[in-house]
Amino acid sequence: MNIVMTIAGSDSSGGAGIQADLKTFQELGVYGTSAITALTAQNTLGVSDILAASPEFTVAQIQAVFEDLQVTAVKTGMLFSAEIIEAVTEELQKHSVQLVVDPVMIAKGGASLLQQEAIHALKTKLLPIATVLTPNIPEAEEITGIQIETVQDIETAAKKILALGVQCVVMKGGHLEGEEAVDMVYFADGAFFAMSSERINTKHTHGTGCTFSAALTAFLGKGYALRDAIIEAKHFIQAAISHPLNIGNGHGPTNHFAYRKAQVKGQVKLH
Ligand SMILES: Nc1ncnc2c1ncn2[C@@H]1O[C@H](COP(=O)(O)OP(=O)(O)OP(=O)(O)O)[C@@H](O)[C@H]1O
Ligand SMILES: Cc1ncc(CO)c(N)n1
Repeated sequence: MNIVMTIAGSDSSGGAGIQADLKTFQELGVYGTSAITALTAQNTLGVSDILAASPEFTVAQIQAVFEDLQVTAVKTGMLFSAEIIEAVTEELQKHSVQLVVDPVMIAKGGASLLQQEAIHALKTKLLPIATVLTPNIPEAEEITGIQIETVQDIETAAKKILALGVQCVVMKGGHLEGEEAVDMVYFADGAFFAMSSERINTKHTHGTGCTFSAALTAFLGKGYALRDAIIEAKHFIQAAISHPLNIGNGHGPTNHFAYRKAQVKGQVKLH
């Protein structure tokens, strides 16, 4: 059995965070484990409260799992504070795992899921040990200090992120305009490709980033090569966004069930 882990915050409404990750793992046939960094009281309209775990308790969860189970791939989502980032990094350094870092910063409703002073720890501690970073455009801007408006800006920012020590960066284009949702993928060895899919006109995009990075982690856990895992994760999120569940009064969740039933072949074009 392939065992993977998510280190992230809980979303009480089930569309993002730990819940989205575990649903995605289940759908992709890997065994999901978790370390919860924070509880959020949240629904499709926004976040109303946050209760963070201590760094020590976050690490205790990771240790309990690793002592007993052979985890091969890990993702991080909401990490909330510099102290949690530092503790998680120190613990993960002890293990040989593929690490997907989704640098979650702000929820769709505007709530801050990462304290401003934690960005430095993210850049200097966690990124150097990451296999792949999956920022959206505002997150890439925050990490690099570059205002991203053009494709050239995306490339400049990606190179700046690779210089921090991460092996690969997926610059997610969900926040850009255009008929296609384009993600650009840069590797430390200079390799590059872009993936595009039809942009779905929907407000139900709660947890898209969590779901994409969880799918990527699941495929890595199943032994896919990094490039193939990224492409298949894009198929997973495209299916999940294309078949909305239409629940909630705000930004509803994506549909984690869709991938196994949907015709995903040909939905993602490579450039
Ligand atoms: N409307 C859409 N149609 C098709 N694909 C989309 C759409 N919105 C986002 N995506 C895709 O979903 C994935 C996640 O991208 P996005 O930029 O939305 O992440 P995010 O902002 O981190 O999400 P989150 O809201 O969870 O923080 C990317 O592969 C992106 O291209
Ligand atoms: C717990 C949590 N993690 C991540 C996100 C980002 O989508 C969210 N809204 N909530």
